[in-house]
Amino acid sequence: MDLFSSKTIKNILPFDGITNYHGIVLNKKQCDFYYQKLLETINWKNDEAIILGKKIITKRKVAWYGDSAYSYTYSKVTKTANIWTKELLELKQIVEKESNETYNSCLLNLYHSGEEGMAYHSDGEKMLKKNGAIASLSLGAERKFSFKHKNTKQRVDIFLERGSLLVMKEGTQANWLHRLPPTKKVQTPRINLTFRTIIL
Ligand SMILES: O=C(O)CCC(=O)C(=O)O
Ligand SMILES: [Fe+2]
Repeated sequence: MDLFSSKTIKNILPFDGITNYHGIVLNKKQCDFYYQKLLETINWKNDEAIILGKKIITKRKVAWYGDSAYSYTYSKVTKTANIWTKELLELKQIVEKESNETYNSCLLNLYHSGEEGMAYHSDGEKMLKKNGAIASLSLGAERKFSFKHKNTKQRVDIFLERGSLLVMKEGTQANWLHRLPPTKKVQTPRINLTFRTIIL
């Protein structure tokens, strides 16, 4: 951000990492437009994973997009990425400008209600650029997002507002886990986009 901007970007982690909350970067009209477009045009699939040797299928839907139809392995299942849509390229451009970073791929998650979430993990797959920024853009329902330090177990909670951007940078994946806790308080869907740099 430039010197004359009134917007404050804050590192929400107390130590061992930088995760900047940029606040709301899309206005209500943009949020409504992109939320609806993504629901309709993204090649949503239920996620498959192998956990403790068992194949499970999540209720949450996912989709990978990027510069090329690369293969990737996530939770021990290999899939092929889709090529950027028009709207994803527009969102990528907004997020790149706001975060002052570049990205070549995006994982989208669709949570149908508060009952769907994501367990504690860090995004440290081999194919991801080491210490590369991961930019998380949220649409739809506001949800709580939690970090937990891998050693001290200290927790940091933040509410990800509709249209907000959270950028996880150096130290975050190495030292902290994050999750989207399930909640009975939210009945409406949420779409999250995490823009990443993978080594192609
Ligand atoms: O839905 C979110 O806010 C986070 C998703 C996430 O952590 C991931 O896709 O790796
Ligand atoms: Fe993650």
